[in-house]
Amino acid sequence: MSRRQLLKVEGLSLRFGGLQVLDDLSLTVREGRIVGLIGPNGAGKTSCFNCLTGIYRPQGGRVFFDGKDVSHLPTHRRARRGIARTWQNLGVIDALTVTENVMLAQHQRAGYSALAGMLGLAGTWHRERELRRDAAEIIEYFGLEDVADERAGELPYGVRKTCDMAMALATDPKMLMLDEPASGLSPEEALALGTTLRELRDRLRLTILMIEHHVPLVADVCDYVYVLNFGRLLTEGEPEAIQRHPEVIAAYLGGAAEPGAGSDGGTVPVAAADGPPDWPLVPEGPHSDGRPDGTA
Ligand SMILES: Nc1ncnc2c1ncn2[C@@H]1O[C@H](COP(=O)(O)OP(=O)(O)OP(=O)(O)O)[C@@H](O)[C@H]1O
Repeated sequence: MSRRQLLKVEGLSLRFGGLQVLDDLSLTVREGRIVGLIGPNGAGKTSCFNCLTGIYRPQGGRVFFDGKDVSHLPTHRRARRGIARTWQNLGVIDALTVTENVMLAQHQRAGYSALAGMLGLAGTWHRERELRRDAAEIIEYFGLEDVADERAGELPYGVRKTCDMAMALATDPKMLMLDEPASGLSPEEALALGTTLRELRDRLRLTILMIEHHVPLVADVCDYVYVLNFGRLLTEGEPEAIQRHPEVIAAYLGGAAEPGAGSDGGTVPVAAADGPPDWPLVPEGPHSDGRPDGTA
């Protein structure tokens, strides 16, 4: 029996001036699946996330979430419907402790502002205690209890990333959108992340859509993968098939994968006679926004 579609994107088109960032992009995320969104730098992955969360207003296309058209909803109303995301550059507030960051995220569903909660205003006390208990559970779930009272800004990058994910989970989402969760992590941390993601899917039945350059992680955890190139869908499928797809390899190696240039349309497959190369899909050089490189 096929699973329910939680997210359905139809014909998304986004332009900035003369730049076509997304071009008639359609994709589906089924409930309880981990779906990867991959593609070379500048392919339009983060822009796609920004359209799904309502930060960018695409010129064309529709977004359906949980059976409803959310295309015209602002970001906070999409979040209330159960879409949570993490950020490439971290959504944590450095000056707050890990617990405070998680509680801040929880206030999205608390029914009053974080400030009212911190000030202990009338009616918030009981709920605030519940939130603190929930926050402690989430913090423990992510193994952050030893640093719960430390300021996020003083913690190593990998720990702050985990905090960012704990914050996204604290909003009690139906779908978690992760933007490069493995970037800047050590190989061991990336491995542990894979275990956490599978657990979130298998134990909490969470649906996950993630942008990721770290191919071992994508191959390890994703049930299905969409590949973007020049804002268009290059191909889609299970990770195993995607890894061997000549156009995908060509696109990542800076080959001839212009839109429409399929394997039967003139693209020279990069795969050598002795099989496809290892995936060199971690982008080289620092990212333009200064975040660390992906981890090989
Ligand atoms: N607000 C914006 N204004 C103008 N151009 C933008 C804007 N946001 C994104 N772009 C452009 O859209 C294109 C796609 O960018 P995007 O960040 O979505 O790619 P990406 O696949 O996420 O890349 P990366 O893997 O490097 O993060 C790029 O050419 C980028 O410069």
